[in-house]
Amino acid sequence: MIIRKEYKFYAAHRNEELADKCRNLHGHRYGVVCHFEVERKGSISTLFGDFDAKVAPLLKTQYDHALLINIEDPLYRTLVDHCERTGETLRLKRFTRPTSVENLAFILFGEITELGFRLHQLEIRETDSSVCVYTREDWVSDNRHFANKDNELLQIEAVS
Ligand SMILES: Nc1nc2c(c(=O)[nH]1)N=C([C@H](O)[C@H](O)COP(=O)(O)OP(=O)(O)OP(=O)(O)O)CN2
Repeated sequence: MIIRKEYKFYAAHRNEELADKCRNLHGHRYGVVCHFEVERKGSISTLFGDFDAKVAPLLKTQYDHALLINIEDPLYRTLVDHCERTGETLRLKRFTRPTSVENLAFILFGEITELGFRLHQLEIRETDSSVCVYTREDWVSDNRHFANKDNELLQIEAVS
C-alpha cells in the first residue's frame, strides 16, 4: 500500500555546470511528494502525522530558505569566506555535486530513508512545468553509480 504525502520548501540554488540562465543564483518553491510503502496494522497503516513529525522538520531545518550549493562550486568558497569575515551564519545545504533536481532527489531519498521510512517514489517539482519523478530503482542505481565514481576518484588520488 502507498501513502502519498506532500511537502514544500523555498530555496535558492544555481547550476554552475550549465551555460545558461540556470547558472545564475535563483530560487524555487520546491514541491516534494513522498510515496511511502506502508503495511496495514489494524484499521490504519502509518499515522499521517508520523510522517510529518519527521519529514517536515528535516525540510524546515535543512532546506527551507537555504542555499543549495555544490561544495565544488567556486561560489561556495566565497560564501565561506564571507561567513568567516563577517561572523554571519547562512543556511547552506551542501551538495558534493551540482544541485540539479536529479541530485536533490538522490540526497532527499537517502535522508528520508534514514528517518526510518520506506519510499517507493519521490516527486520533486522544481518549476511549474518541471517535475523529477524518482523511483526506488533510480536510487539504487544512483547509489551504485556514485559509489563507482567515488572509487574512481579515490584510485586517481591514490596514483597521483
Ligand atoms: N534535467 C534538468 N534540467 C534542468 C534542471 C535540472 O535540475 N535538471 N534545472 C534547471 C534550472 O534550475 C531551472 O531553474 C529550471 O529551468 P526551466 O524549467 O527551464 O525554467 P522555466 O523558467 O522555463 O520554467 P517554466 O515553469 O517552464 O516557466 C533547468 N533544467
